[in-house]
Amino acid sequence: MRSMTVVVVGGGVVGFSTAVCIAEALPYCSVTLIADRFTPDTTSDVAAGIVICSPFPDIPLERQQRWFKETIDHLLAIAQSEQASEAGVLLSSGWQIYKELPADKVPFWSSFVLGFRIMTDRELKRFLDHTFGQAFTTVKCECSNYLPWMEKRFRKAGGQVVKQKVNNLQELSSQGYDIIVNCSGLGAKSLVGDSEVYPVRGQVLKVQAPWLQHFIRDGEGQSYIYPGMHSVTVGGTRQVDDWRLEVDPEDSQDILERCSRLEPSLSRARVLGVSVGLRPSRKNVRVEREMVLLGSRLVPVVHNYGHGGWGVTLSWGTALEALGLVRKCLHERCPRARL
Ligand SMILES: Cc1cc2nc3c(=O)[nH]c(=O)nc-3n(C[C@H](O)[C@H](O)[C@H](O)COP(=O)(O)OP(=O)(O)OC[C@H]3O[C@@H](n4cnc5c(N)ncnc54)[C@H](O)[C@@H]3O)c2cc1C
Ligand SMILES: O=C([O-])CC(=O)C(=O)O
Repeated sequence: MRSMTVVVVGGGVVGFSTAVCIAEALPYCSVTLIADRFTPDTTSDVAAGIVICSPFPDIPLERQQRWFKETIDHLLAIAQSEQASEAGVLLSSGWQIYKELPADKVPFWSSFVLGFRIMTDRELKRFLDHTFGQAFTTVKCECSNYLPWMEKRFRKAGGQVVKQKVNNLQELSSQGYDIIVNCSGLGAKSLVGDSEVYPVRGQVLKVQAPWLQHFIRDGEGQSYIYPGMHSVTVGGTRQVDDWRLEVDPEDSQDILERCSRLEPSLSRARVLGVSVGLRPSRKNVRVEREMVLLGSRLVPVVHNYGHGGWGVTLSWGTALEALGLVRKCLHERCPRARL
């Protein structure tokens, strides 16, 4: 039997996670990843990379819990291995704080992070005007390290990487791929004509403040301070339908003021850089399979995009689900093959 060919479109954290899952689990498939942008130029590179999220409204919570758990377990294992520094994956402890009681005092992922608890009054005293908070240890996955590390892992599993813009799915079908996996993030708007995907602009600064060891996340992620391997990420903004990729100096000033109110020592920190990314947002992330007529061929397309502000958090879990959908496509084509 000729080996089946799978093409994954997308070189961000979702594309590489999906491509690695497929290449490692299905060694008899030939897997190619195509993208027009790679690290350090993807949205994933801008992410703080903290594993935390809010739920999508119409997706069963158990499915979202599975995505969260599979991702954090995968990253915790890397954080505990000798690969941790090369992969850019580290533990991160801190506080999520609120001025008013949140609807979910105990978020749906609370049992998957480590040591989740409600903050004590003594801890809350650090933060003026805040009446409630949660303390826990999660993972920070820094994509500027993680993406090159994942690319190496993908190539080791036999995967091939191509830099190229894909204008439409027909192009891929004409090249003879058996299965198309769409991890194009915001690019899905034009690639598959999905009008439900929209950008939510985010701006963050990297500052030098090695004395900071705890993360602080305020007001459902309006403001945050995330210490990392080489710098501290401070943010943020959530500007809906805003396509500007250039840095806005007023946003930077506003971020620094907000974050310095939470952590006064930040006012002395040196700014190392500022970056902007467009979160690939959608009311509900799309992880599903459809059959698409491309020319005269009916081609299976597995979608995995629209993760919004939670692409790192859900990357491995949604990738494993996409792998399951690819397996189903293969099984339908060769029912007797052992997959
Ligand atoms: C400021 C900020 C902070 C964030 N912090 C966090 C965080 O702490 N935790 C978290 O979980 N998430 C965070 N996010 C969200 C996270 O960055 C995204 O959810 C994630 O990067 C989405 O990954 P992706 O692979 O789907 O998209 P991308 O990283 O955008 O990758 C899309 C890929 O598809 C390719 N592509 C698209 N269209 C085409 C085409 N037609 N042809 C060829 N290639 C194509 C692109 O070139 C690119 O390689 C943050 C985002 C921002 C902006
Ligand atoms: O909300 C956060 O803490 C970080 C994040 O995911 C984002 O800015 O999208």
